[in-house]
Amino acid sequence: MLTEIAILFASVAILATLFVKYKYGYWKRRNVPYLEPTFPTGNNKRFFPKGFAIGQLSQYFYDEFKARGLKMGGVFLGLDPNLVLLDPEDVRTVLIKDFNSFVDRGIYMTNKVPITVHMVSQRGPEWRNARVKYTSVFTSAKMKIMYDTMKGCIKNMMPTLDDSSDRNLDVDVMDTIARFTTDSVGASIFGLECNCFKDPDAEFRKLGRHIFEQFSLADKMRFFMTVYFPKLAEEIGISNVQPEVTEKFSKIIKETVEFREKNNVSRKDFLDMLIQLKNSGVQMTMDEIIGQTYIFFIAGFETSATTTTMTLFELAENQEAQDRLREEVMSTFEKNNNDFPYESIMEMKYLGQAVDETLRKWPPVQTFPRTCVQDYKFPGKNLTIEKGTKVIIPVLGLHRDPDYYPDPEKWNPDRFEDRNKKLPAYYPFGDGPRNCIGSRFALMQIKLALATILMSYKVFPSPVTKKPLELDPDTFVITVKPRVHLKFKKI
Ligand code: HEM
Repeated sequence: MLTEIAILFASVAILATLFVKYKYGYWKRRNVPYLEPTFPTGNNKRFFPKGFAIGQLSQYFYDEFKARGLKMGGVFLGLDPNLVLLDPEDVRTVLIKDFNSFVDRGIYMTNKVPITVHMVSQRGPEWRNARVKYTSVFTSAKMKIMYDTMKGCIKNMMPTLDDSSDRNLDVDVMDTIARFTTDSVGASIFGLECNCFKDPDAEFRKLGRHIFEQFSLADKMRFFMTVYFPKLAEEIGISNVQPEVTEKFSKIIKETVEFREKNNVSRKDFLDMLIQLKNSGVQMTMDEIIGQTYIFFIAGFETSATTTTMTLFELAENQEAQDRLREEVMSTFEKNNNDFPYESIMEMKYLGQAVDETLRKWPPVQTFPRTCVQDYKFPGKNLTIEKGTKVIIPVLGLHRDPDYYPDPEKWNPDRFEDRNKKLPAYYPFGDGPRNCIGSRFALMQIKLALATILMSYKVFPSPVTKKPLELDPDTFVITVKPRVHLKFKKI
């Protein structure tokens, strides 16, 4: 009996080894240069990272293949083959020209847990339907409606900065700006007063921090399952959103929608537009509203807060650029009768250049994927990848490649002087039909924050910030560790 059990175990072990060997032979069989994987994580050496650390990982892939003079290379995440693209021409082919073969991202979702189903994770026809439906709430006209709400929120930030200036304190910039963007997203999207300045532990701020910073061991295990065994996780209905976050967020949205419908309340916000769409006969369930508003919340505050923080950091390091930008901001303010109407914020040229350059050097989304939805042959190459294979766009690697951006570590807004010139490798908001739907909202929020701050304060480096800045490997949205601190001096 013991011999039989031993034989059974040995056979299973041999079969499993052969299976893994076969899986890890994917790129070799296609003659694609690749990085040697190890079971079970493939080329990802980190087992239980907070945010999968995919940004830094993709930078490592980029550097490895670039050093070998390659334009693409194969890697494995878990057992799955991923193709890393280094050539902007190939990136264009995947994102735009042959988009129909790469409609999906391949990001985890399961219909068993509605909060995981949203525009970022949806696939094929479901994604197309959602994109068409929600495009109408992201137009410039709709942004203008939300702009006034946003302006109200930025005022709440000023007493905190005044106080830091008066007491010569070092400001934790990311925390301060994230409180503004949480207020702004909370008010513009859900019509909720989050009050993050009056109460630093306001419910929405706590929720925001929880999403990006707090993971129990059970959360990490679930996350691991959804990344490395997504099919099994989908089948069982495992969520990659922390249960407390799911519960709190769903409750807030459900109660707000029900209250508005019952009391016929109409507000100038995003949720109102969704309710109007629903009432005009567009099919929309409560689960759908929860999933989509959840992604707008998490995509909306952290990315904008990082971009604003890193622009302020660079301006503190580059006082000449700061003075130049302040001149533009002040003259725009005066020209508009001491106000910043929506158009004036969006049209300031040097402000646009400064934000574009920050998005190059510090792209909040350091990498994003596409999944091939049908077998695909790369034009002009002897390479066919199968349905289900993932393609990685290594944004950070491309944005910091000296071949495209000489002296890439230097923050230089003059790179974007010619506003009509399309840069060869620039993807802060992705590209093609599946690019970022919220880019207008984000730019409005970031530029309003910067213009308002620069009107009232000079920003200086603080000795608390350790230089050179180091990227935090444990976050999904680009973050530096330790966090950026600056000094704000009232003008
Ligand atoms: C600086 C701020 C932001 C950055 C850098 C950013 C970046 C990105 C990137 C790189 C993608 C993937 C694009 C692709 O795959 O081609 C994306 C997708 C997306 N973003 Fe943003 N984003 C920002 C702000 C926002 C905001 C404010 C919202 C909503 C309020 C938002 C909602 C979304 C959604 C829903 C998608 C998925 C679109 C689709 O699949 O159709 N983002 N974003």
